[in-house]
Amino acid sequence: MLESRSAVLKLMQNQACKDRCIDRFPPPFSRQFTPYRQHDFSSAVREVCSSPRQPLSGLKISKAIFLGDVAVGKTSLVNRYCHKVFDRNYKATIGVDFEVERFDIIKIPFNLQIWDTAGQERFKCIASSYYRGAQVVAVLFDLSNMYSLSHCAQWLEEALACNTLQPIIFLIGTKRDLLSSSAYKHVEEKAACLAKQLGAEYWAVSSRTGDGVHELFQRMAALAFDMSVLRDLNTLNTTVSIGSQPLSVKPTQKKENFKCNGLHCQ
Ligand SMILES: Nc1nc2c(ncn2[C@@H]2O[C@H](COP(=O)(O)OP(=O)(O)OP(=O)(O)O)[C@@H](O)[C@H]2O)c(=O)[nH]1
Ligand SMILES: [Mg+2]
Repeated sequence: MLESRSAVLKLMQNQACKDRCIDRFPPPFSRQFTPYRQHDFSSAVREVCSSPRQPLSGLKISKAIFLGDVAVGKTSLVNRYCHKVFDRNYKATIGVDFEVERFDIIKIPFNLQIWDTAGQERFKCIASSYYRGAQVVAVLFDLSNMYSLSHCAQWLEEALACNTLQPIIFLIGTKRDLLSSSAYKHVEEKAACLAKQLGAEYWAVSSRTGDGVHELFQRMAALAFDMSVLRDLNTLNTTVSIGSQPLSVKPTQKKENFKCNGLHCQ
């Protein structure tokens, strides 16, 4: 009895580790729809993280803020990932909710703070007071509601106005399960064009089915970790010595424009 319980516990621990351990750099939703073109962690990051005398101090933490119109599915997305649940009933977020997800990224502990903000206008001034210091800005819209897509630029502008350092930006279409393939393709064209204009990486997900959710958060954590370690290294010095080998720090997080697949932006 005890043996079978510990076997189940071990299985659960293995699964938890598999869910939150990242060794390979997670790919984007589509290579066409991202300004973040790197295929791996930056070489300086891999090097410093694999060194036994790595100079990074303390636990690495990044802040991610989730923004977007009322009822686009921000809370549902966070709950699907953090608690593996989905609730059909709508309960408005009042102000902000907060979650922390612990990862092990190339063997380094990393916490992603997830700030799930309220979309309702009357809570906006509470929510926007939490925008500062965001390393990741995730702007969400409902794939079945084009009106919510048209507000994304405004949400992003407000978040950027509160941050001096350039964050990693995601444009996330939710409720993918509500659209047929052909309806989805039509929305994707418009969303991908907007993502390009905003300098954001585009994703489509469903919190109901779980489609794309795990992959999105893995990607978010890996990009945030890479940027955060690079910034630490830059702060430490532009050149960090590890053993006898000097390590040059060249940030590769630079944003590039990406192709819009020949589509016209509107
Ligand atoms: N079918 C479907 N419904 C979804 C999905 N995600 C969210 N919903 C529904 O959309 C409604 C709103 O979801 P929430 O996650 O509460 O939206 P929100 O963006 O957090 O809303 P505010 O907190 O008011 O800003 C709820 O009824 C959810 O069940 C999805 O992927 N598919
Ligand atoms: Mg909410």
